[in-house]
Amino acid sequence: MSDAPNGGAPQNGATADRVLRIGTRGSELATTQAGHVRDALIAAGYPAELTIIRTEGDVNMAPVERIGVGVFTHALRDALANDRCDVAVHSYKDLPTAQDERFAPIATPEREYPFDVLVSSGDTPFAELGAGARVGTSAPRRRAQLAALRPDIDLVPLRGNIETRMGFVTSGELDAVVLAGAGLARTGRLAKASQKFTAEQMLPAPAQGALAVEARADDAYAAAAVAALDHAESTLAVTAERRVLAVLEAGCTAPVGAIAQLDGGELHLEAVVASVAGTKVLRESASAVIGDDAAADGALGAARELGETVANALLAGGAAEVVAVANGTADERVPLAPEIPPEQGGQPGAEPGGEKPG
Ligand SMILES: NCc1[nH]cc(CCC(=O)O)c1CC(=O)O
Repeated sequence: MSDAPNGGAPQNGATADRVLRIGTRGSELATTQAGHVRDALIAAGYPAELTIIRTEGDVNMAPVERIGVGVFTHALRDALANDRCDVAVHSYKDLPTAQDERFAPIATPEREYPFDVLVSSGDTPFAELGAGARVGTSAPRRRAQLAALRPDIDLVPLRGNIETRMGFVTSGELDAVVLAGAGLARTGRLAKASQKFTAEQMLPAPAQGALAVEARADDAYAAAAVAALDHAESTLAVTAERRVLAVLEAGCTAPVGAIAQLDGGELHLEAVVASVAGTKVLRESASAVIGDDAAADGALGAARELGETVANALLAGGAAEVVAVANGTADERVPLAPEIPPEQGGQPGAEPGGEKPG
């Protein structure tokens, strides 16, 4: 073998002992997610290991609305493009909707629990929190839907990893926090949820609970490896949901929620756009016939079209204005979270900036 990386490798990039380097952020959630991907790759016959990539969002505690969306995924994609890893694992909901031609088609392993949950002091249900109760979340989508349900609660901006955010409830600083159920489920904490929000109460971020696994477009071996992890039903659902975001030209901090579920050969999509104050709530839904085979030719196109149908119905109801207003009124209050960057006092691998806007 020559000294060049992959020197003498066959066309598809395989070498006899090639180990795929899976790039991941360093948080407990990120490494747990990437660990599942590593195990799945190994099970599919592709040796793999994790490599931690530090991102700007992990060291900068400014609100994500200010430091910009995509800080969590850009650094990982740069590492992948620059051959510092061979595979990148993202929380799908944090990825911009624009396709990135540097990478092979995104693979989506089977999705985890997609809805949001409440973690509250004394396991108090959301409806029974007292007037003025302090509920932590930064995501405009969550703020908007929570404010629509309970205009009398006090929504407190909050970032930080799962442990940090739940810690504000334990310490009594907050009465409750709202988190993605998937984050709790993947780290073995779903039993700590006081309540699971229903689709009627709160729609999740498009692609919440799903992973996006990428490889370089020119690395045929890694691309084939990640393609082996794709779960057709999960891919259909996230395709429909993210199409709504793309048509609305809204980013991952937009007050847009969506869930698509396959049931008896039909893909059902429901989406919401809400003003951050919760005073305007637009909701639309539609279904598309997929048939028995989620991987069939045409299924992805049907999912995309379904997303467009629902997005266009939202636009007809005035969604463009709600999204535009939300973009101009990002919350500037300082989030409740430790100000100490991880290299000065944080635990190794811990990320104060664990909550992206959700
Ligand atoms: N917003 C940041 C983020 N990105 C992915 C998850 C959780 C896992 C997932 O949704 O797949 C979270 C935390 C949260 O929203 O509570």
